[in-house]
Amino acid sequence: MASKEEKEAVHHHVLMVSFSAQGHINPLLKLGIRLVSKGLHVTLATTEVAQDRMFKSFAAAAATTTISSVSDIQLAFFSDGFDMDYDRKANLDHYMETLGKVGPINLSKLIQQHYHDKQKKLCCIISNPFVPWVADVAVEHGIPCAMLWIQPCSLFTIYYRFYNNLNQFPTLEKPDLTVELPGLPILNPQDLPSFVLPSNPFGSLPKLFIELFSNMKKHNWVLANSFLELEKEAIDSMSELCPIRPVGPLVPPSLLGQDHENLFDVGIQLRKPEDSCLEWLSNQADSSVIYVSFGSIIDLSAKEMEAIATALKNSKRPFLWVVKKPEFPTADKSGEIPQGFFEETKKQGLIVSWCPQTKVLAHPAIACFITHCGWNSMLETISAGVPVIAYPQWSDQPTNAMLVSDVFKIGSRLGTNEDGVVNSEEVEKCIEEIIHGVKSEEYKKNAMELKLAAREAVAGGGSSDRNIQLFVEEIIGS
Ligand SMILES: O=c1ccn([C@@H]2O[C@H](COP(=O)(O)OP(=O)(O)O[C@H]3O[C@H](CO)[C@@H](O)[C@H](O)[C@H]3O)[C@@H](O)[C@H]2O)c(=O)[nH]1
Repeated sequence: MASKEEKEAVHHHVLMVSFSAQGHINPLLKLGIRLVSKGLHVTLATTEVAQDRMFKSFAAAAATTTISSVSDIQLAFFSDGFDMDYDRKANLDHYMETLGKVGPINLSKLIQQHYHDKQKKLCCIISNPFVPWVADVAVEHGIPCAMLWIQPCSLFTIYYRFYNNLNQFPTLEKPDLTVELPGLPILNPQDLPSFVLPSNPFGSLPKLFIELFSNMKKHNWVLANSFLELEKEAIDSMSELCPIRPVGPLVPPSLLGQDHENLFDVGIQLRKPEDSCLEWLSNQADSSVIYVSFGSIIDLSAKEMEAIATALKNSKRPFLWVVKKPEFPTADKSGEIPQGFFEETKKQGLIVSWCPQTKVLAHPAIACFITHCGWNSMLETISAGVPVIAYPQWSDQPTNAMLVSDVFKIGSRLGTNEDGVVNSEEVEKCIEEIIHGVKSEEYKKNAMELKLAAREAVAGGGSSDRNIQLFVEEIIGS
């Protein structure tokens, strides 16, 4: 039965604003559904390119969900200033710069259009870290602003200290400097997010974070997609500097054993999943399949694809490998399956262009997950209790891989050459180790313990549920 506070919250509206990437929209939607369950009205706004991709994947999937809402969450879209066929990934710097100029104007118009009458007053805008200008729009409209940090809290502590010059980090003169921060193990340069390294080639994203961390005071709340029991020391280390409240893991309720609690799954697919892989998994033995996926953004180089392919073939174990169809094909064959591999292994494994990942990870046939360590994938594998082989590429992923092997202890990290590239022998060795090696049982035991801890965090009265309840009470009262 709804509590007094929940009934009073019925007419409170929250607007969530996301960058148009799969790994960004997903956690906001999951938070949205938890806010709806506490009586709030929620709208998610993102850019029109996401709407275009959704239309394509909905049309193909003949989904029953309408495009103007997903379950009880309303959707709204604004222009990022570019045509649909503009290659945003290849022109990231120009794209992010333009979005930073056009986004605030168009979001502001959207707020005026949707929330002009007093009945529909916004009590909070929730942004994510990749749209830092949302806080300015919130201030301009006099609306309290929260941010949902969508990476580990450990990353928040690293960036906060880096962008506020609170600690020493590697420089061109001292590239091998190790970093000691409260709440974290000693970090070698290869454990740090690529954005803080002197070698970082991605201009626009660090610029975005500079803006974000200088704008931090404009956020009345910092929520995080994590849970206290997973990152307690890192979270506690921020309590004096900039408190961060974990409200996750923001993954499908079914993955957390919560489908009986009126918390339905809500998701937007920007690519069409091949659900038939679940049937294929059901024909495989329990804990036998190696699941391989590198998220929605990265394409591995031809050399890396070759190494993974050779190792999978030589392992002689069943595998499920997600190989995305490139949006804009490249001449260097990155992200492509090596020639002949599909034919050679069609009795051993399955290659799909996109899968229902959370259902795959929850399937009893899955033995381990070879992943780039995107934070959504990490939380999904933790919630499913599946051990990990980490092959991080950039951004937060190197730190997430360190968390996997050194803090959570649920798997290992692939060794690479100086250029960060793995070879097939290493992949093969790690597959054998995670399935049969000396540490295999320890990884499985730790993964199961974290799975249970994740369930407890989101259950009624658990650490994340309490933080959401407190947040709801505060925004209603603000
Ligand atoms: O076949 C697939 C593959 C992936 N997914 C889903 O796609 C999302 C992928 O998210 P994530 O694992 O976080 O990877 P990226 O898409 O690469 O995420 C970007 O955003 C994350 C959050 O900021 C960062 O942690 C990553 O480094 C960054 O690359 C997850 O929810 C997966 O379940 C599917 O549904 N089907």
